[in-house]
Amino acid sequence: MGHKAGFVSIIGKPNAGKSTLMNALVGEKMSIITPKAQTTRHRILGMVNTDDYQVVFSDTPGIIKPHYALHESMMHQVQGSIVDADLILLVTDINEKHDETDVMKRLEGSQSPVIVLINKVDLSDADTVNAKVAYWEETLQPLAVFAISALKAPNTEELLKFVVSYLPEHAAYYEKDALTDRNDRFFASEMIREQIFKQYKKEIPYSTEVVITAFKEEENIYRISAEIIVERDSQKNIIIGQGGSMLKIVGTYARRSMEEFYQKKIFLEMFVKVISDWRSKKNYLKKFGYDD
Ligand SMILES: Nc1nc2c(ncn2[C@@H]2O[C@H](COP(=O)(O)OP(=O)(O)OP(=O)(O)O)[C@@H](O)[C@H]2O)c(=O)[nH]1
Repeated sequence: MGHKAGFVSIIGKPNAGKSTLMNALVGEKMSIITPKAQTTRHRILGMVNTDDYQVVFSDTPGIIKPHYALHESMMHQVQGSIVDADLILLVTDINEKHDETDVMKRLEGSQSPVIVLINKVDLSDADTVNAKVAYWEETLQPLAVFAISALKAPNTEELLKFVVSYLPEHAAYYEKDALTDRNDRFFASEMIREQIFKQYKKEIPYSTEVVITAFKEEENIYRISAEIIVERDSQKNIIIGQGGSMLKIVGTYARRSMEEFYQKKIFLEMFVKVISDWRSKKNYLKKFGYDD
């Protein structure tokens, strides 16, 4: 048997557990995870390499109806990832109450085989799981339906084996020691964004973008400067907090994540900038990397 390689797209509604699964599969924290929906904005690749195969997983933004140009770009990334996929992992929350028509619509016209992963079974019971398995087998006629807990017991070995068995024989697409297609700057901005999602309520996380303006690698320390972009002055005040208290919290936690991720000391400075309605402006979206 020759070397196998292929692209596997992880898709599903916001908050279903796509990023949690991707990180479990890759064994590294590639994607930020927060309890809020729509955390993932970019398609992120994460690779699993052995001598015999290379699986290129693609974590995608949760499928929603677009309200902003930003959402449109996010949904283009999902669509691109579905088209490119050798295999699709559809992640669905066992306790999903809303319907999944938006997800099903995205799959229309796709030729790629689908595996359904019913996630968060740790929050459910056997009867519900069995009923959901039956529902998905009938609705999509997928290759398989797995009931998993990406958080508690991802059982990645069994899933990985199954995934690899459906991949074509192909040479590796990326270097065999690569873990992701993203660079250090990208992860730095994601670690700040993760804290913004965790520390602020309501619209703030969704109105915020993070841009790394400097990333200097010195022998013992990385010096990172970032701009936190918001849409209005009132949001700028909330981000900063009384006497800078909130920004300090964000900076402290983000710095700790970075120190663990890069295994370096980190100096982090952040500035808050207002760009009104950036989420609806194509030129800014392009500048922030949402042009695919
Ligand atoms: N109990 C439980 N919680 C889970 C499980 N998997 C994920 N979660 C939680 O669900 C929330 C969302 O997880 P994510 O992995 O960020 O979900 P996502 O699908 O990537 O979300 P978006 O970025 O919004 O598309 C987080 O709080 C996770 O800890 C699971 O198996 N069990």
